[in-house]
Amino acid sequence: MTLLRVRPGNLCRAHELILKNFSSPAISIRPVSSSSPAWPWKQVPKHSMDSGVPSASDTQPPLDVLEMARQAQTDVSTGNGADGDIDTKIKHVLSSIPAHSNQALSTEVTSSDNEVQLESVSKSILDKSNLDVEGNVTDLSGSAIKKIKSSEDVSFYNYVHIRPFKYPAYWLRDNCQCTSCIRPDTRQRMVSSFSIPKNIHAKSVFQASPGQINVIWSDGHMGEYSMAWLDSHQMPSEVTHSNKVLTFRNFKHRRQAKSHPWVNYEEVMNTGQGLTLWLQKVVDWGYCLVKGVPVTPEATKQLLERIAFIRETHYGGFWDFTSDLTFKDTAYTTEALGAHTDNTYFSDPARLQLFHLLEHTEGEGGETLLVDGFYAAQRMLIEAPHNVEAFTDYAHPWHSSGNEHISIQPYVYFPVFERDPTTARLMRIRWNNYDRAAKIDWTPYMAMSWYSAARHWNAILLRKDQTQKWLQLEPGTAILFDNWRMLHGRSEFTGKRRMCGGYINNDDFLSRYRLLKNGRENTLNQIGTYKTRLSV
Ligand SMILES: C[N+](C)(C)CCCC[C@H](N)C(=O)O
Ligand SMILES: O=C(O)CCC(=O)C(=O)O
Repeated sequence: MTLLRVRPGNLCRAHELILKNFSSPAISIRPVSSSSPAWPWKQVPKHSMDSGVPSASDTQPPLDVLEMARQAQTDVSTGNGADGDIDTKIKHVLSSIPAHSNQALSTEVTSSDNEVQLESVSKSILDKSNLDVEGNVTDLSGSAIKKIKSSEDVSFYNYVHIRPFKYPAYWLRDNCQCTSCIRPDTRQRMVSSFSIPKNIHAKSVFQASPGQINVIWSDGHMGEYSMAWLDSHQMPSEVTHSNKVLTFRNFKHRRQAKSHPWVNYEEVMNTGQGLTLWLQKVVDWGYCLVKGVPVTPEATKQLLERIAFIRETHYGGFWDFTSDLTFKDTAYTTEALGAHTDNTYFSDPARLQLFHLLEHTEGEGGETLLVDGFYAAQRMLIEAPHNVEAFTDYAHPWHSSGNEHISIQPYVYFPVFERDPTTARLMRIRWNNYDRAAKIDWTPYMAMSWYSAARHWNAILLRKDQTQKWLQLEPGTAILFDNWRMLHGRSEFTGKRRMCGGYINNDDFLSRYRLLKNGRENTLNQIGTYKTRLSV
């Protein structure tokens, strides 16, 4: 019997999945009395329905999506909605679970051997042979899941042992690092990956020189691998997925800091060490001031371009702005702005943002607010972990539609907290209540959970003595901050205020940072490994 389980953290996503595919007009999942669960499968205790605050017991054990689908079918076939097309819906629900997403699928197959690849499980689930003539999903017993008999799987269980590690032969051959397999100039793979014999194996492995291992392959190729590359590419013994609600990388935070991390403009502009120190402080603290910046947009633009090219957006590239509504966004007014991250309406929000106040005359105010989102998220986790779950699991629409010919929206809904599926590590905070659009694909219960979490989050952001840092920017001092971690805002102001700055993309920032920090050789040896992927 194949069980499809959804990790506890994906509970709400499973709901959304079912809802999205079952909430057609023909099928209405109507609110039922709180004595019985709003969801056929979710035993929601009465009190949490009333109080709106999900209780700890709401973090149910892993749910069986297939069982949920079947129960939903039962629910509907008892007259709560249309029947007949429910089977199509079940097939559609299952087809919307990505075949490759291990975190959503873990299979328990009864076939004696375990040489069944995940993709074959989902294929066989959707394979016609598993649907009877009416399209009903038949019992997915082990026999229905075809065992891959081709020689294809041999090399993925045929390892090359290079003490103390082992590597699948086919994978190691496909990733040969010799100069005919990886072009030295472009660093691109030149291996004809799909002409490698399926039963490739190592005929001999030897140390060709200090720090280099060679492999004589059964296809006659002499493979070359540095020990550093082999070391950083050792594979985990299993692909595990954290069941924690949220984890954090190392980061530094000082509550209500009067002093702020800073670097000197000349050192940043003239030395690699100065530039590295600047970026390192942004990684550690979430932001860093630069003192001694010439008070011109030109010098500020050059400072930003020390990192990478500036990200173009509908606001332009390098901006020099004031409160004249040049663009239809409240940033171009004198109004106060609550703590937010920028670009929530982009699928890929800019990672870094720089501000440099060029002048502020005939008026006052316009102080800059900073809130460390990682610290705030940690507070939320300590105080109400179920609120963190609502922020990781309920994805939202966002938009920027002020300018006449613009209505920018991400290609998919994104949650406020985005975490790495393997480690549950918080990777990105997306919070701008001004630009959050109206979400429709949730139940009253889900919405109540999320708004309860949002109220909590807002309260944390407003804690002056715990999370807020206010600083008055001055001409000559620029601030660079991590827009995926730090929220920013400003107090209202009067008078003439001119600010300049720009955005840097995440990938361009991390490319620069890892090369400055680790050097090119180490960086090339660690491409795609956890050492680089999750370092910041
Ligand atoms: C370009 N500049 C930074 C001046 C203003 C951009 C407006 C930012 C927008 N409110 C957002 O949250 O993304
Ligand atoms: O004007 C400021 O100080 C900040 C403006 C702002 O928050 C933004 O542009 O997102």
